[in-house]
Amino acid sequence: MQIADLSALKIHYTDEGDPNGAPIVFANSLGTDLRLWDKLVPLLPAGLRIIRYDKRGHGLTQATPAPYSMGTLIRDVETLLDHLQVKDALFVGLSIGGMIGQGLAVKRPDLVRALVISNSAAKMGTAEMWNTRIANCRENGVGSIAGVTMERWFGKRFRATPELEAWQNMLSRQDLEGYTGCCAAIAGTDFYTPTSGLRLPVLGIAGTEDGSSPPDLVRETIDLVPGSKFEMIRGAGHLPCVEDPEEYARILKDFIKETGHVH
Ligand SMILES: O=C(O)CCC(=O)CC(=O)O
Repeated sequence: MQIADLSALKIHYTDEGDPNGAPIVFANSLGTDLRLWDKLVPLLPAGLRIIRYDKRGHGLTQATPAPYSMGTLIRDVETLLDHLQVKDALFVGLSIGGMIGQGLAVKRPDLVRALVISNSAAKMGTAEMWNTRIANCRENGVGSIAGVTMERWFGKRFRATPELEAWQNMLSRQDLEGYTGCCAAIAGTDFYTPTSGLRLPVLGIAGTEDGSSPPDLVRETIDLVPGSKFEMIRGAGHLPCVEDPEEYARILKDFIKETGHVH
């Protein structure tokens, strides 16, 4: 286990693979921790430096009181990558992780040389929707929304598997401050204008059964960046790296090859 004791936050991360390899950084979604990528990582090509981290208030990273701003979440990963002396990474962000990736690519182009916006968009939901979710969680606990969330996170096929319970447990045990803090950050984010200005290789990934960020929403953001690529994973929901890691890895490997992301 690795903890970076940065001045503003203690961040839990993993740094695996080839220490001299081309860096790939994974940022997970709301209510999940870096185990989100467990099935995918062994399928990645050799020779990469693979960095995963738990964002603020998630997994083993310190939780500070809610609300958080997107700027704070971007600064957290910026500080971590500077601490690890990472530059020119392929940044793979899923959902809120994809928002963090968009913001980081705009703020620090030296850190991000290519971006995967997975199951994410420049803007997700409305402030009203997020405020209702925050209020529900504050009143009844994050566990109270775990059942209904699984229907947005996973396609029908996966919901019939015994693994579903583990992901429901992960969400139910999620820290209230971390969860509602990140909900507030999403509520306050509209990256349409900054993302339109991005000029780097971008790949969008969507799941046909994603109830949180449906394919059309993801596509709309991907189309903002000239030359970007879009892939859809059939039968998968919001977390396709869990539901279909082989297909997710194939798509990533193709993008790695196309962008020449090797040292
Ligand atoms: O997953 C995220 O990072 C935010 C999108 C969302 O609302 C996920 C969910 O449906 O719970």
